[in-house]
Amino acid sequence: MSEVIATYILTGKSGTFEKKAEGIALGLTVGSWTDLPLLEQEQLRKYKGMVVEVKEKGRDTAEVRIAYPSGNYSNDIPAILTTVFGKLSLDGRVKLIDIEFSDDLKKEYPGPRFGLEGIREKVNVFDRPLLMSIFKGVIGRDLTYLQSQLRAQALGGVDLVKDDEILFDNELTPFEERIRTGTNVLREVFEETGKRTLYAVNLSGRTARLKEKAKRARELGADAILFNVFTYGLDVLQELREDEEIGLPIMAHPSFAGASAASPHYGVSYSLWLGKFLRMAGADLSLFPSPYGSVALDKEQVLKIRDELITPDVFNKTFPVPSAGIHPGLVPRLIADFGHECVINAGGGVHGHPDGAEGGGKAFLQAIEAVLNGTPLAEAAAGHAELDEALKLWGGEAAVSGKK
Ligand SMILES: CSCCC(=O)C(=O)COP(=O)(O)O
Ligand SMILES: [Mg+2]
Repeated sequence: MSEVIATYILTGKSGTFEKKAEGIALGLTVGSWTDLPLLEQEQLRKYKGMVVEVKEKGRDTAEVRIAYPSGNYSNDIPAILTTVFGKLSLDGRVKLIDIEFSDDLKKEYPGPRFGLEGIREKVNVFDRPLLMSIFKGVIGRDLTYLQSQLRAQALGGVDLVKDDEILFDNELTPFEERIRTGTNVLREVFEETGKRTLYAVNLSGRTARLKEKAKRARELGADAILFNVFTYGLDVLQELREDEEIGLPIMAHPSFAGASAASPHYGVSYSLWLGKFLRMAGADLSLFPSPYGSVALDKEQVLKIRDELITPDVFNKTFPVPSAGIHPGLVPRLIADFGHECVINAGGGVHGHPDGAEGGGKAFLQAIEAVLNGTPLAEAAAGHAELDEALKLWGGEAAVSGKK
């Protein structure tokens, strides 16, 4: 069958969910809130939504699955979201937690151009989680400052550096100049150390100009783009991914996703937003709060996001990037949850190091090495001054995951 199956969590009285589910299946397809006497049998058979399952969970909740035939919508994310959760999202306590696509529909989505493996090739690192840092405190500073901050991060050995998502086009550090400056600094560091670091520039501004700006970024030698997907929309991400003249890795930032995903009763699940849809629409990397840092998500939700990003599928894998409030002392927990398949991402945890961003990057790499060798961080710190200082400042814990 060519269809999508949407899974919802409904809240209400036990015993009422079947009727409610039928109402949704009819109301979001061929019906309305009242009987339509002129509905034809043929119309009902071909286009009506079908209740697949109603599973009561506890006293006042049910998980409901409804199939929507593909003849009802064009195969794009806006049409599918409008069908399965358009009007319904405004209608009381109901949360959309998943959408399953039949294979014929799924294959029309691009998935990541480079994916986890392609990003590894670009930085030439295959045997450990990658490390990313974030420009911090650059609003109100000029290109010289940006340049020195980037150099320090690269000398610290990080694999990727990204703009903060709140750094937009501005007079002091304009988009094109950031790319030119970043490319030069990273080439210099590569020539000095042999270490290749990539820089993801924040692609921002009005939607109509994004493609032109992204193409210009490529012409100027940009390594990757950072994109605030949820303030623009998933279809805009897909447009950027599918444009062959852009052809750059895309790093999806989760800003604004909480507005529609944080409630347990309303909106959309984090795993659908930051996992399944980002991967289908073509993000090479997906950032999301880890269960441990300053902005934390439930561990169960984080693991569902991870699974959507990396479980084998028709698409390339999207690199999971657990983020927010990350410091070297949290590396054992991140590796226990993600193994090698993540990018450890830190802003404050790199720049706040007593030896600056260079020391911060080194401390993280020392922590990663220790965990992969099965060495407790406290023990590793005895031989690594940067890690020692980081643990004294932010705390840490024993390596828990052992060798991978
Ligand atoms: C909410 S995940 C996004 C991570 C991010 O953009 C960020 O700025 C995190 O910075 P931090 O200093 O908390 O590492
Ligand atoms: Mg940020």
